[in-house]
Amino acid sequence: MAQGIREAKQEMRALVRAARREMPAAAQRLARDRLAARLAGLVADAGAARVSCYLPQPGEADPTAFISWAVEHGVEVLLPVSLPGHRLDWALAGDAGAGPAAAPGRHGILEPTGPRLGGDALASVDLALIPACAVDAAGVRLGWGLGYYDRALASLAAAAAPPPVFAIVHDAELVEALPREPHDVPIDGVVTPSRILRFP
Ligand SMILES: Nc1nc2c(c(=O)[nH]1)N(C=O)[C@@H](CNc1ccc(C(=O)N[C@@H](CCC(=O)O)C(=O)O)cc1)CN2
Ligand SMILES: Nc1ncnc2c1ncn2[C@@H]1O[C@H](COP(=O)(O)OP(=O)(O)OP(=O)(O)O)[C@@H](O)[C@H]1O
Repeated sequence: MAQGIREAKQEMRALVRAARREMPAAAQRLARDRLAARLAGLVADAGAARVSCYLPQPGEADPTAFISWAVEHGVEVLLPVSLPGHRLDWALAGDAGAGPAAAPGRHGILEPTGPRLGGDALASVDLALIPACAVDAAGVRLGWGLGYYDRALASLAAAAAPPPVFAIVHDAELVEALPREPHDVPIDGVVTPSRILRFP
């Protein structure tokens, strides 16, 4: 049973990986700009002064236009740093002092170079915006299988007042149903270039 779920997850990851590779650059840019508008609206509605987000891998839903908007408008943005043991640390966007604001980290993904805030910093945001491979209509999130965000969300759920968690994905990555294991933490909503969906 558990083996069947693992295989189903791997199949979905392969489908999304392939679709991301096929996505034309112009469509990526359009999605990035539409995401920025949606995310800015969500942050304004939530009155969030501090959020988490991420620097994208190629093909992934691209929140960089949103991050620029947020930093310009005084919204603090925490970005993930991958640690050994598939744990996350956090640092502020645009807080690298005199050096470059970001440099490639553990998985070749750009990471912020400013002071590290510690793994618990995620609990200090007003709204957690996180990457995903896919999300389903019931709020199940699929990642890339290393458990970085499963772990981070599990410890977030134990915080005194955990913030709402929204994943950011391309429209085609919001699917009807995903395989789920007990450790998969349900999320509160999803943001795509064309919509914001809140789960009950
Ligand atoms: N932009 C971004 N940063 C992130 C994550 C993420 O999903 N996206 N993470 C989330 O955990 C953590 C890093 N974990 C990662 C785990 C697996 C792969 C990886 O190689 N993924 C795919 C390729 C993705 C693609 O083609 O779009 C793979 O398995 O081949 C990357 C990062 C922290 N930072
Ligand atoms: N709370 C947790 N503590 C420790 N290990 C965990 C926890 N949650 C998940 N894991 C482990 O992380 C691995 C990846 O799980 P899964 O395949 O569900 O990842 P995922 O949904 O792709 O999520 P992520 O985005 O976090 O990588 C599994 O081996 C799982 O046992």
